Amino acid sequence: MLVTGNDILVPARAGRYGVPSFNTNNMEITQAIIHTAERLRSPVMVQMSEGAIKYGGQDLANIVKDIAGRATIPVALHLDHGSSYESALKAIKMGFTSVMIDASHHPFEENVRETRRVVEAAHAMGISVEAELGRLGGIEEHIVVDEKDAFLTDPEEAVQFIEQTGTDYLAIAIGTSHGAYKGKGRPYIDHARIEKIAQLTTIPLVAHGSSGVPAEIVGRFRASGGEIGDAAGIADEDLQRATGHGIAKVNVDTDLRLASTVAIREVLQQNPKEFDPRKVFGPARDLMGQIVEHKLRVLGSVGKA
Ligand SMILES: O=C(COP(=O)(O)O)NO
Ligand code: NA
Ligand SMILES: [Zn+2]
Repeated sequence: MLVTGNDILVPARAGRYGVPSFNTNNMEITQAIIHTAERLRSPVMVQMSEGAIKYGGQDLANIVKDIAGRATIPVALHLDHGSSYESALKAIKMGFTSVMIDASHHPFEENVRETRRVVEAAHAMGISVEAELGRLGGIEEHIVVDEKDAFLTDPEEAVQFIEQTGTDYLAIAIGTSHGAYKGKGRPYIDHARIEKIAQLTTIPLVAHGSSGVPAEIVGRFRASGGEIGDAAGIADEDLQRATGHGIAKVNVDTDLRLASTVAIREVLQQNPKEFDPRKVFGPARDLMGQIVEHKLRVLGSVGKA
């Protein structure tokens, strides 16, 4: 059933498990996410970026809402990285049940103002809100302290921000970053910072940039003709530790992008005569389902629905 982000994330924080929020751009990705979560009796969030809305529009949103609505597990449709008040309201009009307003690149006061505007409007319509404080960016362990503090989330500021905005959940900068190249080798996750923020707050916390970029998938990507540098993602143990301390929503996009592309490359390379799209997109759906299953197990949401 289609529910709000709070319906999924408040129990997750209380239960000290994480729920993945996967980006979608088409039917097969959406099916891999929701059907796998249903099979494992796990809540799940499906998110669309503004780019996905540009690419698939109401057609794609309706596919997500229809599959979610018929599923026997709780599913939220979330706007990922909403860049403005208008964008957030447009998503709500499209039927999204959770929206992010990402004003983290603005100074604190402006981030508060932007976020509060969205919170007031979204709450009036029963929709949950995600905001962000601190700026995502990989950190290397050699970074000197003040530089690190420059963009990782300050625990005291997080308390103020939550009080002044009323946001339902908060994305915090803790060392993760978007994409396949999260920093040289395994990203350094500032667990002390997560634990401090978790002690001072009660709302669900969000980790962006949480693809694991599994070496096996990267190897298959190269072997099937793909070109990729020394990609690396967040370690499963880091995710598991973080979900024990307030992290309830875990954003994953790159892992599904890599898996779908690997499957498609392998099919086309191994079957040059193939031109039935079902024989190309079907295996992509299957491999993405394996990635979804792994993440659900790592985050501990299996059986929670
Ligand atoms: O944070 C993400 C996705 O991060 P990844 O690139 O690590 O999948 N989306 O908002
Ligand atoms: Na988001
Ligand atoms: Zn993100």
